[in-house]
Amino acid sequence: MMATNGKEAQNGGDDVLTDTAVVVNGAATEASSHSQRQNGGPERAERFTFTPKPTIEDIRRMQAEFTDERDWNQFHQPRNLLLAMVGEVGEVAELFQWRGEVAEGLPDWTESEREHLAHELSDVLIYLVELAEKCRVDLPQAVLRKMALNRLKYPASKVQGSAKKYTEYKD
Ligand SMILES: Nc1ccn([C@H]2C[C@H](O)[C@@H](COP(=O)(O)OP(=O)(O)OP(=O)(O)O)O2)c(=O)n1
Repeated sequence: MMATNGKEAQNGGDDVLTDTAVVVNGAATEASSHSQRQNGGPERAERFTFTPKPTIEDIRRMQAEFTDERDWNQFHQPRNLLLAMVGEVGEVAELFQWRGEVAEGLPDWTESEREHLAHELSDVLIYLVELAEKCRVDLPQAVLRKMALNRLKYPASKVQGSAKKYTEYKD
């Protein structure tokens, strides 16, 4: 179980709630029907939460300022950003390689390894957000649309406890 960041949720009431989890004071309590997991494990009492800032739009704006200040827009076309993002994904993968399965919360990682991971994940996000901007994809809205589609494709009642792809369901 991943450690909490110790902060109260500060979502300002604008959460987009899913059908499986409700965020209450920084913890996620799952619907009672989900209280026993498939493997009989205990209910997930607390879930790690992010701080609400910066928003995705904040990140887009900060990266735009960063590139403008350096006259780097000339290099930041979609394909270059895609390649840069994939390179950073590779750097994330490098941190996990040869370690075998890693438990949620990374209990065996040092603080320095965790910070390194935080940097590499941030690089991926920064390039992803800029790629979306340069492709004129409004990422926050696109995520909402995609999650709605995901819920339709994978109704909780149908796929409960199964990791099968939607194409494998016969019904
Ligand atoms: N042309 C560039 C170069 C860097 N960056 C920004 C976005 C990323 O957040 C970060 C990437 O920097 P590096 O390419 O130096 O990669 P790392 O920070 O991962 O360094 P290293 O590859 O040494 O781990 O800097 C950018 O926007 N445009």
